[in-house]
Amino acid sequence: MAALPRVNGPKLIPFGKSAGERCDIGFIKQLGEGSSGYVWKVRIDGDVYALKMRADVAQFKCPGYDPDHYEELLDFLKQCRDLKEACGYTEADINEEKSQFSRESRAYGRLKECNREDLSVKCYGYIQLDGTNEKELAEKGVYDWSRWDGPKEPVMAIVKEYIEVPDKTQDEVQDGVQEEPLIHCRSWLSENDDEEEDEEEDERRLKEYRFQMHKRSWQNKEHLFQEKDIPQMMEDLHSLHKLGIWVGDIKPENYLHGKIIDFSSSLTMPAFSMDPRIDGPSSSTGGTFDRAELNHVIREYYKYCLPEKENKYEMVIKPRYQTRFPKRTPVFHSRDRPCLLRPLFRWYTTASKERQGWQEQRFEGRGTVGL
Ligand SMILES: Nc1ncnc2c1ncn2[C@@H]1O[C@H](COP(=O)(O)OP(=O)(O)OP(=O)(O)O)[C@@H](O)[C@H]1O
Repeated sequence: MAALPRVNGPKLIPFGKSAGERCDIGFIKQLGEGSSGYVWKVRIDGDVYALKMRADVAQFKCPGYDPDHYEELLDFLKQCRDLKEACGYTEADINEEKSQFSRESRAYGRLKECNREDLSVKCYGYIQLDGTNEKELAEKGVYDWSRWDGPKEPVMAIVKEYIEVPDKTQDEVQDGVQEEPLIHCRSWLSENDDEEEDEEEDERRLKEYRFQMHKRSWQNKEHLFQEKDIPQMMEDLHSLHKLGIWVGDIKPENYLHGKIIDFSSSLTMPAFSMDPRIDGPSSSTGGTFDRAELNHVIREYYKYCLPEKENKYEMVIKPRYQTRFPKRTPVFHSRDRPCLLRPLFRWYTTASKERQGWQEQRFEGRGTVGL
């Protein structure tokens, strides 16, 4: 079996001594369930691992990007052979970026080729599940792989080092506070309702409720990271950026013992949608985005876990998100080809606006992030 993905750039090797041979996987228990995949504690050849599995379905989850715009751009690029040639991307390169499996594979591949596997939870390679594995999982209640209509995409699995996680926290870690049903909030409010219609009071109680919920959720996150891990987390993120890996989804649940466990929203250079010549989110913007997210995670940590302590790790985030128009001239910018520019610029400006809206929404009510 070949290293994947089969495009330019870093790749992940198949798992196992005799790579490609069928592995006997013993599924022990489910550790997590994400947007379109599952993480299980498994035993392979006597050793325990965490196995992250998902059908290799093309998806595009770049922060702030509307897939419709992306598809529009993609269609446009398909028609512009010279533009693709100028930027050096093939259609396969571009399509590969839509697969979360490929995104993870590329990030781990880069860490391995640069000998920096210390920057995340260790990854041992990939496995393609077969019918028997899928059948066994189905018997255990795992059968929804969010496959789209059309060809049956294979289930790809990434073998990672297993990190012990306290059992009781699993659900709470997965759900997070955001998913707390509104109904809880309503019943909490009505329990405390003295029947007087006082909007300000309701507002205050709602705020208090949210604070308590966040606090409760953070109390179950000790195994994700602790205060002593923060400087290393910041340094690791910086090193990842230097290696051309933009994580794209920094949140407490994507850390275990202070190490990143999830690269499925990442982009690893060379990446079409991070290429400044295409004028998607440039590499500096990707870095800004990650840093803003980590900043926010650290802030919340101090707010809810160590309210008596001062947060010494505030990063300065430069306001790159507000750059409305590319300062660099794209390589395909040519007065002779105005027809090429129009749809691209339309895409860029709309995406830019959406990015900003998304940004505001994401950080709403969470203090000034400096964006
Ligand atoms: N190496 C590991 N060791 C132990 N538990 C893990 C490991 N990796 C993941 N988990 C558990 O599985 C959960 C989900 O993992 P992960 O974030 O990688 O997948 P996901 O939520 O499906 O992510 P996405 O859909 O964004 O790819 C984690 O929150 C964690 O509790």
